[in-house]
Amino acid sequence: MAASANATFKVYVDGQEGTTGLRLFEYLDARDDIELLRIDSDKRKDPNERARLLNAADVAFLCLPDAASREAAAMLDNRDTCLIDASNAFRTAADWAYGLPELHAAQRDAIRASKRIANVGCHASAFILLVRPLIDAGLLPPDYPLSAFSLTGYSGGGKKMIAEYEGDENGHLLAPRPYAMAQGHKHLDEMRVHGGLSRPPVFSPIVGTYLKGLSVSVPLQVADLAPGCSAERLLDVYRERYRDEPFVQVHPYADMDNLNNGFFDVQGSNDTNRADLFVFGNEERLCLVSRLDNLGKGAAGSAIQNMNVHLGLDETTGLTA
Ligand SMILES: NC(=O)C1=CN([C@@H]2O[C@H](COP(=O)(O)OP(=O)(O)OC[C@H]3O[C@@H](n4cnc5c(N)ncnc54)[C@H](OP(=O)(O)O)[C@@H]3O)[C@@H](O)[C@H]2O)C=CC1
Ligand SMILES: CC(=O)N[C@@H](CCC(=O)OP(=O)(O)O)C(=O)O
Repeated sequence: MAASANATFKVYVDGQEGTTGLRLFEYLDARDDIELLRIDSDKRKDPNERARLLNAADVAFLCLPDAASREAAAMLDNRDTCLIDASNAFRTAADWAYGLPELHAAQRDAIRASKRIANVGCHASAFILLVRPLIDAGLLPPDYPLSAFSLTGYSGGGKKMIAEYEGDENGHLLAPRPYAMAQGHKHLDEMRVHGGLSRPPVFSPIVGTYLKGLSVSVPLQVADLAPGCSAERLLDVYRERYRDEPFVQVHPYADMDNLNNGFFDVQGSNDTNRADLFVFGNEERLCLVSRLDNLGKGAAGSAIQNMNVHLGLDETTGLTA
């Protein structure tokens, strides 16, 4: 769909009172090319009212748990409505476009052409931005035994986890908490499929005592990489791959400006739609790091970017790089 001048688009957010839905509303409310279709708060789970608004929209965002997203997708009869789903339900489904415009050269065309766009998972998108270019460049084999850990703010867990952390009067949650240790995290499939891997990484997410901000770290042994690989070689691949990307910033080797006395600032991309990529390490061992705002590029920001791409608008409209 190409936008004509002064066009306005009808947009509905199913799940408007959740964490991602509220953030999306802030983005949308500030725009004059969007007409927001609102559901009465007491009807927000009424299937008839949701179906009416879903079918009245040019673009409908689903900011719901997986099961409710599947339910919403099944309510749609209007072939012109574009669904952008923030949940995990359709991210590896063949008939949905994966909502990461930076995935590869053809991804924007896929997002433009499809009426079903699966928005990224926050951990997964940070991981894929680091790994996929190296696989495509032949520097990492698809069966490389990758591992990754991710540090995330508690807003990643939605309303329930926010309430848990913000109501923690006894300080029981002050320490960072590793989770999904049984290797069943819901983003593993998405990481494997869109990362271009033949097997998923060993993945260790950790939730911290702060609202938002996420960084994924991927350790690599230089001796196990293709001959001639170094931090600079990997950075060259990233610079080439993301050269024209408005929302990916590749930092110089061991970027000291982002280290405070040696400590990395996991909140340094907050309130932007930017992913920041870094390579740290030495001649023997490297650590690739990708940082984003889990509610920005990891959720609501990328959902807006996908809408802009789908509608043929300037991709950066309403977003901060
Ligand atoms: N938080 C994050 O950083 C990210 C979240 N996501 C994904 O986005 C989706 C939304 O997450 P998040 O905003 O964090 O979750 P929240 O729990 O904060 O919000 C979910 C919202 O969905 C509503 N809801 C639940 N069931 C239904 C239903 N049957 N019909 C209508 N509304 C319903 C809830 O209603 P009620 O108000 O009554 O609770 C709530 O407002 C999830 O799939 C999540 O995995 C993706 C990337 C990052
Ligand atoms: C802290 C926390 O629990 N975070 C969520 C990530 C939320 C997200 O990006 O992913 P989905 O869209 O797939 O929910 C988790 O790890 O499950």
